[in-house]
Amino acid sequence: NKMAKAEYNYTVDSARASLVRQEDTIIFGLIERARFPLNSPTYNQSYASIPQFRGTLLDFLVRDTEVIQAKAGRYTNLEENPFFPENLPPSVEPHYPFSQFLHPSAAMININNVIWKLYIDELLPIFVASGDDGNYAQTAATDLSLLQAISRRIHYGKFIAEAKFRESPKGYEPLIRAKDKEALMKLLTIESVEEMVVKRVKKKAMVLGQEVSLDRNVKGIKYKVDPSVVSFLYQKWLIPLTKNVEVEYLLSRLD
Ligand SMILES: C=C(O[C@@H]1C=C(C(=O)O)C=C[C@H]1O)C(=O)O
Repeated sequence: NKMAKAEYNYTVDSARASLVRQEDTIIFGLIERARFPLNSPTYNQSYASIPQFRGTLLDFLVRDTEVIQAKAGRYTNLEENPFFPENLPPSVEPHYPFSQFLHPSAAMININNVIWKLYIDELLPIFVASGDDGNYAQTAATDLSLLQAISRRIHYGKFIAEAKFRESPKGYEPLIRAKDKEALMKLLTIESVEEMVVKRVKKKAMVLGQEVSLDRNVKGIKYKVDPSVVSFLYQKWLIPLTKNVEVEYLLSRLD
C-alpha cells in the first residue's frame, strides 16, 4: 500500500543493510567495466565529434541518459543524484509519495563533480587494463552504471547521517552548532564497521567475480577484478567520501 510505504523510515541498521546490498551492485559494475580495456577515446573531448555537443562520449551518454531517466522519474527518489543536474526536465510520471526522511536543506548535497573526476583520473586506471578495442559506446554504458552505483553509495551518507542524528540528537547538536567538522567525523566514524566492509567486499569480489569452469584441468582460481583492488577502492575512496557526505549533511542539519 502506497501510503504505508511513504511513511517508511530509515534506521542506522536498515541504511547499513542497503549499503551491504549496494556492494554487490558496485562489484558487478566493476566486473562489467573491466571487460573492456581503458578505451581512452571515450573520455577524450577531441575524439568525440558529436553534432551540437561539446564534451566527451561519456559526457554525451550520461547527459542524455539522465534527461530520459529524469522524465521517467528516477530523481524523484532522493537516493538518486544526477551528474548533470542543470536543466533536467521534470518527471512525467505520477508522483509517488517517497518518504521525506532527509532534512530539506541538507538533502540537496551533490558531490558528483568530485566523484566524476576521481573516477576517470584515479579509479579507472587501477582496475581496468590499458589498451583500446574500439568499444567506446559499450565502455561508456558500463561507466554510466558503475558511476551511478558509486554515486548512490557515497550519497547514501545522507541517509546514514540522518539516521544517526535521529538516534542521538543530543550528541550531534552541539558539534553542528560549533561547526566542528573534526569532532563530527570522529563521532560518526565506527572503525569496526569500516573494517568489516573492507573485508566483506574483498570476499564478495572473490565469490562473485570468480571464473567458473567445468573443466577439471583448469588449475587455480581466476578473478574478473582483483579482490584486493576492490577493498582498496572502498578503503581509500568510497568510505572516506561517504563520511564526507555525512559530515556535510550534518553541518546543514539544523539550518
Ligand atoms: C556508513 C557509516 O558511517 C561510517 C562510514 C562507513 C562506510 O562508509 O562504510 C562505515 C562506518 C562509519 O565509519 C556507518 O556507520 O555504517
